[in-house]
Amino acid sequence: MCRVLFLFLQCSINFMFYKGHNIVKNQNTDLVLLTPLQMQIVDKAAAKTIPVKQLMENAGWAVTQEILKRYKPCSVLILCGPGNNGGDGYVVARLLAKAGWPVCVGAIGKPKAGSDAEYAARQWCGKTVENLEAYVEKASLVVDAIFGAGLTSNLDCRIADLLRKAKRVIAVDIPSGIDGETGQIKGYAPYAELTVSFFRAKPGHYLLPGREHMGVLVIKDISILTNTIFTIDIKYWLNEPGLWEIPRAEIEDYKYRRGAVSIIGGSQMTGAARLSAHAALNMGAGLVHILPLGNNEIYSNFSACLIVDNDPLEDVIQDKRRKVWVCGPGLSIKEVRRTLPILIAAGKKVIADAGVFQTDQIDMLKGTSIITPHMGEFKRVFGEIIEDKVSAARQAAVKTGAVVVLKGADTLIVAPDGRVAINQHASARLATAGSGDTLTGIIATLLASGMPEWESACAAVWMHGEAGYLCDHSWPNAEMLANNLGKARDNAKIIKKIDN
Ligand SMILES: NC(=O)C1=CN([C@@H]2O[C@H](COP(=O)(O)OP(=O)(O)OC[C@H]3O[C@@H](n4cnc5c(N)ncnc54)[C@H](O)[C@@H]3O)[C@@H](O)[C@H]2O)[C@@H](O)CC1
Ligand SMILES: Nc1ncnc2c1ncn2[C@@H]1O[C@H](COP(=O)(O)OP(=O)(O)O)[C@@H](O)[C@H]1O
Ligand SMILES: [K+]
Repeated sequence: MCRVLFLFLQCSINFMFYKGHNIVKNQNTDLVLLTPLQMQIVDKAAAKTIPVKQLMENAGWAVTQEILKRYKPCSVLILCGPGNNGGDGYVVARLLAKAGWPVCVGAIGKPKAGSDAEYAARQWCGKTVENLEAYVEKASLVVDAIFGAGLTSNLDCRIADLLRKAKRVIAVDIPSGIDGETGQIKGYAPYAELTVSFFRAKPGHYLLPGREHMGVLVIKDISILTNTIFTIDIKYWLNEPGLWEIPRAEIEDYKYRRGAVSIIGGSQMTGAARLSAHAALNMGAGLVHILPLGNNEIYSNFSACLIVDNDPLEDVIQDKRRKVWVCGPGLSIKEVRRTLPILIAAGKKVIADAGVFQTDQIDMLKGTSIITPHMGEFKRVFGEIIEDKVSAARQAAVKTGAVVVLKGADTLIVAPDGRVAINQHASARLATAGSGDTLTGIIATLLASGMPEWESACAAVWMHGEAGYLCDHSWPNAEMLANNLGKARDNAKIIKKIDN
């Protein structure tokens, strides 16, 4: 009990330290991700001030610098496609050869006559080889400049077979075969050990399975002006601090202003609601209530900091100060049906999780604020994914009117207006029972503190990931337990990292 109180006080103190306002900084352009189509628009806009030949030279130079930084001179085969990605490849070939490296080029397709890529190809005076299979096997490094943003269909089998033979691959812009918007593999894609892209990353760099193919991802400035972004309707961001800002404790705060979190406690599976409550307490929520649907004793004995409701839900919801409710962790479908409609009808901000995803009744979720399914739960409710998971999550957000947190190693946070944040800040050790309940408690606390829905969900997913990393650090050899996620949360450290 003392420890919990200590943690509670520690959290409060941490919150007291950091003043400021809840300003959403979606305009942080560093975190913007551009779809291949948007990148084309940016390229066109940039070409008005800098010739494409120069952009290509900058791109090739950027890739060359990253190679020189990381590798000792060795035999390199540069595979150049017919488009501008290939054009970048010819520049890399010329610059690496100039640096004294043994380089040869393998041309896959011919650049269009008069194109910028053709110009770059003509500048290449070194060796161009024909028997690509043999050269790919021999080369110490293969630079994949076959297709970048312009890949339109599945990779040709011959190209796939060639890339399969490469020992070590460096990708220009993105490994050939990965869809820059969805991260899906079109036929085949190599596993690069280094990927150098330009100006801004694309969603496909961070979405799985594409992310696994990037190796080290480096985004280089090639002199495209930042303001070219402002003409575009941005829909994708990388989920990192700067996309959102968490509200800090103000001198005039009191517990309800800090935010009250209320949780429906199941009668049978009581651990889930307790984990959500534990996370909310450790996050520094102003108040945390559990409304038990039975088994009151187990909740009452849980923590001195937790308030257990004795009155029925119909009475408790009259309290206007208790705006944010968690419904789902540890609940049976019967318990969900008994409580969720009441909360929605009362106009509460509901975070719906776990137990609410036991049926395919989408209508039941309409009116909730945030839903947090993992992929299995998502499919149960919304059906199989036909196109890609971002499109599916967007449709689900529109259908329900809720922010969709599609959990996984690349958690998506999708708003009904189409905004998508992609989270890569998470340790695989988060994959443990109860970890999702912990996330729900964190989201609830941020929502209750006044952050908007999408921003609360984004910040919570990132902080949950950070807690996972802290667990990795604190208990590197131990099994990960969800309640350790609460214990490992060191708000001071996390907030310091957010501020940096
Ligand atoms: N446009 C610009 O200003 C800049 C573009 N850059 C580079 O340009 C790349 C994009 O260039 P592009 O738009 O020319 O696209 P790509 O170079 O990726 O490829 C487009 C070409 O490949 C063909 N193609 C597409 N899919 C194919 C498939 N499955 N099988 C066979 N052929 C296929 C297309 O018909 C087209 O000829 C970026 O990835 C980046 O590397 C950089 O040079 C920086 C500046
Ligand atoms: N491989 C992984 N890498 C990073 N995070 C993961 C991975 N697998 C699961 N997670 C995260 O762990 C949490 C698991 O949630 P969930 O499956 O709902 O667990 P539970 O229902 O047991 O609480 C989610 O936040 C998810 O994003
Ligand atoms: K490529």
